[in-house]
Amino acid sequence: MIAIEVISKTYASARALQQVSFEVQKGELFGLIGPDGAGKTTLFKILVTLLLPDAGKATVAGFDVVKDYKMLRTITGYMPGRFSLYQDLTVGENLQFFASVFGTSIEANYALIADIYTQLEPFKNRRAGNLSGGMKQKLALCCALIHKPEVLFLDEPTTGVDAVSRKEFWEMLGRLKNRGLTILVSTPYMDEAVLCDRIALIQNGTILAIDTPEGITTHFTKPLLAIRGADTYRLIKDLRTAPFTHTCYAFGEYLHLTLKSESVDRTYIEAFLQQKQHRQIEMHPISPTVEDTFMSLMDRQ
Ligand SMILES: Nc1ncnc2c1ncn2[C@@H]1O[C@H](COP(=O)(O)OP(=O)(O)OP(=O)(O)O)[C@@H](O)[C@H]1O
Repeated sequence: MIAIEVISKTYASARALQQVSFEVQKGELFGLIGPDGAGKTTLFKILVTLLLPDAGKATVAGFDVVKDYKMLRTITGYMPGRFSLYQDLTVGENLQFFASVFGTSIEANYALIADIYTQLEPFKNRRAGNLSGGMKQKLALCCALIHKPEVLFLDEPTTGVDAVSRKEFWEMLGRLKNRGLTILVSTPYMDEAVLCDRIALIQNGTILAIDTPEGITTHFTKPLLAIRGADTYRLIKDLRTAPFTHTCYAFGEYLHLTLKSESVDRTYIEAFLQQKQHRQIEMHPISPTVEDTFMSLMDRQ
């Protein structure tokens, strides 16, 4: 449904995308996962015909993003990261406006948004600017859906939204996928990756890996330990300079430690930490998460 072939884009001084290629199948919920500045927005803008690539080619539903831009705009829905709503218009007026731009009406496509819009209905006459972050996000999604697109592009829809609204939003995406929509969604939150059918990890305009969320962790090949102790700050400092350490990052209440070699055993690490007078050390082997995999692939670049 979406085919991206060796797309590159450079702004005046920044190389935003470097030979990016991947495909999204019809009906797939595909996640583009990467930190700020990775190139996600640039790729979305190219795919929704708002920006021209310097090189490469992309099609959506068989339509070329450069040559067929007019046709393409009628079959795609786009929720940009910021500023997609008119803050001075009410909830109802925003929706009415987006419907009229596409020559349709709220009533004609109500079935598609009903599930989301019922939550907004009590605030129908409130200005968009006065809605909470979660409600703004739901309204923006309704506006992107009102012309019944085949493909939905959602650029960081959950950034800055509370945890409950994030969860609700992903449940809504699941229901839209079940209706047959193809969805490309970007996020900097690694925990959202597991909710996608497949993901692409992106960093500095380059795709690091593409796979299912479970499959992507097989790209992580080093032994991995979770460690915590009484003094986290000193622990991370000592572990980062230890002779056996490959990498050491903070993950919630634990540190994730990768070792240079499989032959380093836990008693050796414990002895090292005891000698540095660390107390209450707790250590166990763990399976890598998407975030661990991202860090290790970034490291290899
Ligand atoms: N209009 C622009 N002019 C110059 N550089 C730009 C422009 N837009 C983006 N960039 C640069 O291109 C790179 C990719 O930016 P992009 O916005 O696509 O990343 P992103 O993954 O969406 O991150 P963010 O969440 O911060 O928007 C960054 O280095 C950014 O500073």
